[in-house]
Amino acid sequence: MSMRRRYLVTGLQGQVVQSLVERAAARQDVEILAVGRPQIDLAAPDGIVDAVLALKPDIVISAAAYTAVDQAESDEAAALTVNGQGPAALAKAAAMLDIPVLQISTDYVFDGSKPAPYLESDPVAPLGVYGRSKLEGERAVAAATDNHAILRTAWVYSPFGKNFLKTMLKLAETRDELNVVDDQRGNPTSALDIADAVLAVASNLIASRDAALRGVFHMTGSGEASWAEFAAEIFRISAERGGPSAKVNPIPSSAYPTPAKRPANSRLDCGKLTAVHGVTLPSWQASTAEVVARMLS
Ligand SMILES: NC(=O)C1=CN([C@@H]2O[C@H](COP(=O)(O)OP(=O)(O)OC[C@H]3O[C@@H](n4cnc5c(N)ncnc54)[C@H](OP(=O)(O)O)[C@@H]3O)[C@@H](O)[C@H]2O)C=CC1
Ligand SMILES: Cc1cn([C@H]2C[C@H](O)[C@@H](COP(=O)(O)OP(=O)(O)O[C@H]3O[C@@H](C)C(=O)[C@@H](O)[C@H]3O)O2)c(=O)[nH]c1=O
Ligand SMILES: [Mg+2]
Repeated sequence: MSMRRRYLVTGLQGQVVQSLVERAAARQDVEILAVGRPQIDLAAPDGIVDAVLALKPDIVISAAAYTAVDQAESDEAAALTVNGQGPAALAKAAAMLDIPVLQISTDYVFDGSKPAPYLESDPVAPLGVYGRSKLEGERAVAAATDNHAILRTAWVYSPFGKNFLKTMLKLAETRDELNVVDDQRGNPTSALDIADAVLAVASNLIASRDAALRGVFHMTGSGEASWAEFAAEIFRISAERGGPSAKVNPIPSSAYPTPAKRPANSRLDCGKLTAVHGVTLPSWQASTAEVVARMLS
């Protein structure tokens, strides 16, 4: 008889949780329990421990978050509760159940001043409220249990939820040209690739108590781009398939004012994830082509 593992993932409609549901549907060995509001409300952390204990999962994947980067600047208390205290409660419950917890985190914990891709050992210094709140989440999870992996990803896009790729395609329906910042560089990452990587890391954590499998790991798509380059590639693929496209005018961040400051360099070095977990995500161009094709079909 095969054992079906139960993976609790927080959130319902989010990009990563939806991608996990889709990827795990093809497998017999994993059942995704997507749990969101009202069962688990990260803004009301008091009820979280009991909710997790009642579900008795084999692992907790903390994917839900307050992800509105600009809105967080004027909503700090909510962002800190959802991204800090929420994961703290999830990790506390995981510790009580003696199961691993996998925390999804972000490139925005860095200030972007490093002239090379960031390593897990590099100092963190978030520029805004969102990054600071996600860093609180990392620290709270690590403080609650050693049995954790913190997976920092970045620039997530997918057929689900709200993201830059979908915004670009939507804007191109009514616009011939778009101004897009060209002085922020990062690693565009498909949530579907994140789901595959998360499933691999989760099974490694369930299979082994080895401390080397635990800690912080960077986990992004392979290759790098500026937002303007990412947009141009989205439109190149879309146009090739008869979908919407626009001319991309590269602009400096100073010409696109936003409440939150973003890191100029968001690139993450993912060598540790490859070395320790045997996981490498596909190139962002290959995955962008897949997601654009799916959006147009
Ligand atoms: N998006 C990105 O570019 C990046 C994301 N990350 C991190 O990756 C993770 C997944 O992000 P992504 O899938 O894009 O997120 P989305 O923005 O697509 O979705 C957010 C999810 O969080 C849930 N959520 C928000 N507030 C609460 C709350 N109070 N209680 C319970 N659930 C709540 C939403 O619930 P509902 O389903 O009910 O709407 C939704 O499922 C997050 O931890 C994020 O910080 C890291 C780097 C980049
Ligand atoms: C829509 C638009 C955006 N931009 C810029 C603004 C910003 O610098 C960049 C991306 O816009 P977004 O609003 O998608 O960026 P943002 O919400 O900051 O994306 C971030 O989300 C959080 C959750 C993360 O963890 C990060 O890794 C990152 O993905 O593009 C333009 O230059 N032109 C445009 O027309
Ligand atoms: Mg956004």
